[in-house]
Amino acid sequence: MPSEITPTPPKYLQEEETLPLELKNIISTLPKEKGWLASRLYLYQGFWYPVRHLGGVINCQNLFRPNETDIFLSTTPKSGTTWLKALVFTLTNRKTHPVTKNHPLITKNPHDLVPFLEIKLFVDNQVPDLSSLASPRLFSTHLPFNSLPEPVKLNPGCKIVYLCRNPKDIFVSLWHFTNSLKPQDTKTNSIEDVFDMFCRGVTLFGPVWDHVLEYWKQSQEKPDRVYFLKFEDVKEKPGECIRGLAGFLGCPFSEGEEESGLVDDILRMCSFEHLRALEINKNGKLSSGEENKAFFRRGVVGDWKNYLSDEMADKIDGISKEKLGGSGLIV
Ligand SMILES: Nc1ncnc2c1ncn2[C@@H]1O[C@H](COP(=O)(O)OS(=O)(=O)O)[C@@H](OP(=O)(O)O)[C@H]1O
Repeated sequence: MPSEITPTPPKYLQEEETLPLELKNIISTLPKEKGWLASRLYLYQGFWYPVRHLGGVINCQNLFRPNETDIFLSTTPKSGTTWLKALVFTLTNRKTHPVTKNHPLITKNPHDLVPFLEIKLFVDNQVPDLSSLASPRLFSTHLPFNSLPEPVKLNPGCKIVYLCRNPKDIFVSLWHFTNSLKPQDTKTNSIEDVFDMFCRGVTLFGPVWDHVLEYWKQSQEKPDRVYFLKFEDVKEKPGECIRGLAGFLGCPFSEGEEESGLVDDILRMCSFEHLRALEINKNGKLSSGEENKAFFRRGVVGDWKNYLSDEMADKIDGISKEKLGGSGLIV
């Protein structure tokens, strides 16, 4: 008889059994709730994390040391992180990697070009060797501003780009994403199963509103350090946004670059349609086990209209008004 082999679950589903004792002790003191994908979410410093990510958060808070020229791409999940990574990688590396058919994005998913601090580099108790990274180093993070490693917050040279998105689209995107990562033999979440959790803030790196607000305030107080973008604006006026971003990052487009049409070339290279159609994004996987195609679903503004009832939409809009009212930020 053939022996039954239990497949190893992808890394994003590996949980408590493999945890170091110190982390087990920490989570034993934290409030917890049922998770969307991982079995539980834990509340740490005001935000919710699956346990494996929480280990990475604490590890990078303890060990990461920034360089003066580091650039951090910050987002709450499903705000357009993959797009932002593609854009900033292409912008800042355009001298070494001109926008041609040999560009790294043709053979690598954006998540493999700009690593997450807490989900990739410092996850699983790792201490990554960052010595060979080219300058400026690019990192991404879903960490809220107040939970960034202290040296990052204190280093006046480090630049942060934040991308936010309408919470209704974030919710719909996250609902699809987490369901797409569920093993085939497990039940998917209905939209009702997770709607209330999202509204209460019990979601990956949520509450979304608190996340956005922390970075919004920083961008108002320190505009030379924190650049705040909206997914919807990048869709509507991509040229203006990417020129602003290039200026903020200290690599504005030269006259020659403008004349050669480089802005449009970069936008085309990083467009949803182009990236989604690449072989690497159709059939590749991240080292943590997620299929690359899970990061490219529809890539539009307002897809929530196809999924949310009027009542659900009003509820999320009400929370946005209540939480962001008076801040000057409209999402
Ligand atoms: N290039 C480009 N342009 C526009 N939109 C894009 C692009 N790449 C990814 N997407 C859409 O972004 C959503 C995924 O969000 P994230 O990249 O933040 O996901 S993650 O946090 O990294 O898991 C997800 O949104 P939805 O389509 O609404 O689900 C992706 O389709």
